[in-house]
Amino acid sequence: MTRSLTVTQITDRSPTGRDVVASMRDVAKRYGDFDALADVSFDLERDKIYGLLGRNGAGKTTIMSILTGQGVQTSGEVTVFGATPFENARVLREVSFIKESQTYPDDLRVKHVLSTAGHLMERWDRDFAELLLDDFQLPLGRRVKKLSRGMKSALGVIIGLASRAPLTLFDEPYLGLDAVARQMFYDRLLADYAEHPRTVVLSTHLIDEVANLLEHVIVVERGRVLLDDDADELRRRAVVVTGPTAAVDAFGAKGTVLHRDSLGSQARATVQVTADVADRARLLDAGGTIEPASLQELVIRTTTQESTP
Ligand SMILES: Nc1ncnc2c1ncn2[C@@H]1O[C@H](COP(=O)(O)OP(=O)(O)OP(=O)(O)O)[C@@H](O)[C@H]1O
Repeated sequence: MTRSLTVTQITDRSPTGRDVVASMRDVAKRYGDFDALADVSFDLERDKIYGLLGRNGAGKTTIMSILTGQGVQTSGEVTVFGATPFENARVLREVSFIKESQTYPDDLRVKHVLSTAGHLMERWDRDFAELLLDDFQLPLGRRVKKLSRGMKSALGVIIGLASRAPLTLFDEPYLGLDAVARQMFYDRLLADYAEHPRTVVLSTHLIDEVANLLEHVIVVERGRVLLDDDADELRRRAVVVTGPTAAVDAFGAKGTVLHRDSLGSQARATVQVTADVADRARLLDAGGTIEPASLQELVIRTTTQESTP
C-alpha cells in the first residue's frame, strides 16, 4: 500500500541540510516585450521570515503571484512543496497570499469572508481569528464594501495570520493600517510564529518597521535578485563610516562602497565589508566612526547604486 505524503512533508533537503519549501530557478516573466523578471533564482526555507524588498515596479508582486499560482512564468522552474504551484489545488491549500489590492464580492460581510477562509484553509484557527477581530476592532456583520481602507487591510491581515498556512505571503496588505494597527500586526505575527512556525514572506517599503522581524532578505531591482542573504549577516557586513576623507576612502577600498558623500575634508560612506580588525582600528585612530548600517539604508544604497547608469 502506498501512503500519500502531505504537501508539507514534501521538501527538498539539500546536501547542506537546508529544508527548502519553495524555489525559483532562472525564472523570467515577460509582458509583451517587457521583461518584468529575468534570471530570478532563490530558495525559501521552512520556518523562516523573509523580507522581499525592492523599489516600486521591481517585480515583488510578480514573484509572489508566480509562487502562489496566480501567474505563470515565461520560462524557468518554480517549485512549491515539491510541485508546480500553477493550477495545483493540493499545493495551494497550503499557501496563503494576502495582497493590498484584494477584492471581495460586494455583498459579503466580514463573517462570510472569514467563514469562507475557514473552509478553504486547512489550518484555520477560529479562536485566533476572533482574537484578531477584537484586536483590529472589525465588525463581523459589516459588509466588506462598507469597510474603510484600513479595515479592509485588517481583514486581509486576519486571514493571513489565522490561516497559519505553511507558506504565507503578505504583499503590503498593511499599507492601509495606521501605525498602531501595523505594530499590532507585527506583534501578533511574531508571537504566533514562535508558537506555530511557518514560512512567511513580507513585501514592504516600511523596511525599518519590519527589520527586526526578518531572518532573511531578498532584494529585487528591475526584475533581478540583487541580494539574497541572512539578515544578521547583512547587518554584520554593512557599515556606515564617517571621518577624514582619506581614512574613509582607505576603509572603503577594503570592501564595496555602496554610497559616498563628502563635505569639505570629511566623508561618509556606506560600505559592505568583510570585517578586518586592523582596518577598523586605522579608521578609528584617524578620528573616524563606524556604525552598523540599518537594513533600510543597505537596501536603499544597494538599489539606487544598481539604478545609477
Ligand atoms: N499585467 C502586466 N502587464 C504589463 N506589465 C506588468 C503587468 N504586471 C506587472 N507589470 C510590470 O512589471 C513590473 C513589476 O511589477 P510588480 O507589480 O511585480 O512590481 P512591485 O515590485 O510589486 O512594485 P510595487 O512595490 O510598486 O508594488 C512593473 O514594471 C509593472 O509595470
